[in-house]
Amino acid sequence: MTKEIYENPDLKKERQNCPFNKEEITNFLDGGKEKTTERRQLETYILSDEQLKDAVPMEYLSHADKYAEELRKSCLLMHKLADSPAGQVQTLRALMGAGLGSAILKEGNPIALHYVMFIPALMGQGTVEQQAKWLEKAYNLNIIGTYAQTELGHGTFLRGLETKATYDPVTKEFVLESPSLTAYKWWPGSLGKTANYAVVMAQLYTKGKCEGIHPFMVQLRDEETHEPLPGILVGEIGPKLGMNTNDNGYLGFDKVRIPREQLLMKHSQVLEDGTYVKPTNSKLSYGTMVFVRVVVCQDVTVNLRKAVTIATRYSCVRRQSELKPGDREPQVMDYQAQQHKLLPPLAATFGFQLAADHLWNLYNTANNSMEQGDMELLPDLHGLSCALKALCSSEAANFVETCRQSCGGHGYMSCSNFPRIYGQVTAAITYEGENTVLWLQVARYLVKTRKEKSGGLSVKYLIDEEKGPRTVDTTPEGIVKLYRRVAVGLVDIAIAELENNSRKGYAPHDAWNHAAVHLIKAAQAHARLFVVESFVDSLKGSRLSAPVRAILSQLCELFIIYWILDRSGDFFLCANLKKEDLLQLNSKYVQLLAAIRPQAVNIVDSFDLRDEILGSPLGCWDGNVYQRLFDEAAKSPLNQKNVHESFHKYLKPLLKSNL
Ligand SMILES: CCCCCCCCCC/C=C\CCCCCCC/C=C/C(=O)SCCNC(=O)CCNC(=O)[C@H](O)C(C)(C)COP(=O)(O)OP(=O)(O)OC[C@H]1O[C@@H](n2cnc3c(N)ncnc32)[C@H](O)[C@@H]1OP(=O)(O)O
Ligand SMILES: Cc1cc2nc3c(=O)[nH]c(=O)nc-3n(C[C@H](O)[C@H](O)[C@H](O)COP(=O)(O)OP(=O)(O)OC[C@H]3O[C@@H](n4cnc5c(N)ncnc54)[C@H](O)[C@@H]3O)c2cc1C
Repeated sequence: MTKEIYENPDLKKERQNCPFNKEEITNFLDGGKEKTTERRQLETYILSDEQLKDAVPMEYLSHADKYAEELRKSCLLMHKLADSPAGQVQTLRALMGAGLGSAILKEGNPIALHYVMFIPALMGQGTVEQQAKWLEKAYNLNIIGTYAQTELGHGTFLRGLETKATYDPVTKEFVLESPSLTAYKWWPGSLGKTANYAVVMAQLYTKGKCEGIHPFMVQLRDEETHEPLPGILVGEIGPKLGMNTNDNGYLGFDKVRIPREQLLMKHSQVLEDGTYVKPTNSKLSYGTMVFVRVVVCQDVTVNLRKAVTIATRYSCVRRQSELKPGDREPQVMDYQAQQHKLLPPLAATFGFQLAADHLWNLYNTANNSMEQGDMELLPDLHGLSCALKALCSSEAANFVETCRQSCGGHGYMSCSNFPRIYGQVTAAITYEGENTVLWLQVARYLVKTRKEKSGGLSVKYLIDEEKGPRTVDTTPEGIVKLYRRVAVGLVDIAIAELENNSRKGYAPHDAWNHAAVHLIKAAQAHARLFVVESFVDSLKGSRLSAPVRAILSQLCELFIIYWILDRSGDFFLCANLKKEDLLQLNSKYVQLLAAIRPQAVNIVDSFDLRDEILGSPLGCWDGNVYQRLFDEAAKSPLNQKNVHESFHKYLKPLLKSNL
């Protein structure tokens, strides 16, 4: 006899008569049918392993037990790599990120940094010989590494880092030192307890001169006992808002000597006699950060997809209040206000992914040409990776919080998974370059391009002036033009502000600081333009069936109008937008909300996120929300006895004390 599978009747209804093929959207997002099959096989392989399941929810464990339990699972996952039905790199990508990996390791993978930064740093910064020496060991997990750059005193301002690596030509060694408390490395993931090696960024001194920060391969712990090596002071920094099993750590050096060959010398070298050989570009040592900025755009998008799926399904199960007097309470998704909360983030997941895909392609192209010594694409890659990392992470964090709020009280439960998702996404605002600082880097590139009339592909629009009449056209292509005008206009306003500040007598750095608000706005408009263009162009260029194209086009239109309505001042200021245009866009926006609403569940279904990945009773496929919330509550240690022992210790004496 087949067991009947429960499906909440409201969700069942939402799924009836879907006008498009959900599987086609799934394939589109995965990058092809075969990729979908591969991903599903991998998910089944990993998620069917009983040893990877939690005995109790992580929330109820102590800080140390959480770490130990997640490390156990993380190591088990590594043992499964060899038999994975997907390729090794594909499996690692899935396990380190916000998708499959988060179903097992809910607050971060203790060995993530090894794959996300340590191996990429070895590949990007090490010579062929150095890679031969360490890469295989790293791939085989004979050593586990991290990336130690940030210090207690400095994260953003890399030239201010204090860790010193002084070359001693007599012994042909570098001497590593932390000259002050603020010189201690502080934050590197996996550093606290997991890693035994690190790529350490330190100021290189040779022949009495500081040559700036460089990467060094440093052993931190004994390979057998895991005890810190002499002169290495290492530990964990304590609980954080999220990502609590990423054992972020601190690290100090007390005159630790390492051989000269442990300077990663792909781009710059120190010869035996101490002669320094410069890199072709001084920013090449920042390459590992560029890689992570690129992958973070993809990662926050997956997190956003999870949040939107949870909130959308829940909003179709949840019935509350009265819409039409006397009628049954409506699904909260039927309130226009709820659609306004959830459909823009739903649409954003597509825009962000398509933009992140473009960035990933640029990364690969630029990297290939840099391997051949051609640095031409580096400024564009830096500009775009900063812009998209900052935009996707900050927008995703706001959207995730909106999704949480859209679930009312139940969204505040730990088990809703919103706190963890938010913890992950909001961290991305800070790590790998704090967003404000990245916006200012983008602005620097935009101003330079506009003034010097030279720059890469992503900023070409700042050089080529728009031709023809500047009318307002509200087709998607017309809207892209409006975004372009805003992006150009805001750069011009920022430049005018800089010039104005100079006329007032400010020195260049002060003129820059006093124009920061305008510069950041310009950088944000540039990033938005890139996402909007990617969304519109990708749909134009893709081979999609008419029904799928129709729903994705509606999402695209909704999203690009949403941002205009959100920042209409910029469009009035720079794009000739008139009151009538805005009113027209407003009514189009609400029409689109109504048009997309009936398909919201079908669209999130097409993300094909398994319940284990969503990790939330609110977002499960079957919509059995209330039963699942009860089941979660039953797991609370406070519910294991009717009367907790603390009653006898504290409450009863108080009750009897006649205060
Ligand atoms: C086996 C493989 C398996 C692969 C598995 C991968 C799995 C991936 C999936 C999982 C995805 C995600 C998982 C998430 C895990 C998260 C882990 C998070 C870990 C976090 C790590 C960190 O945070 S590391 C520390 C990061 N720190 C920073 O980012 C510091 C920020 N500061 C800076 O970058 C710089 O200081 C700053 C840019 C602010 C300025 O630098 P400065 O030296 O002061 O430079 P200036 O003098 O201002 O010069 C500016 C000129 O240099 C150009 N420039 C600056 N930076 C760069 C660069 N990076 N590249 C190129 N060019 C650069 C700039 O444009 C200026 O040029 P100009 O011509 O003079 O104008
Ligand atoms: C979860 C997490 C994981 C991390 N993992 C790692 C890791 O693995 N390895 C590693 O090395 N580091 C890691 N970091 C550190 C991270 O890279 C830094 O925290 C980040 O680069 C910001 O630097 P900061 O903390 O010094 O902030 P600060 O630079 O001190 O920022 C404080 C404030 O000052 C502002 N500010 C700073 N400079 C400027 C400026 N020039 N103009 C305008 N405003 C400015 C910022 O916008 C911010 O508002 C991690 C951090 C987190 C949160």
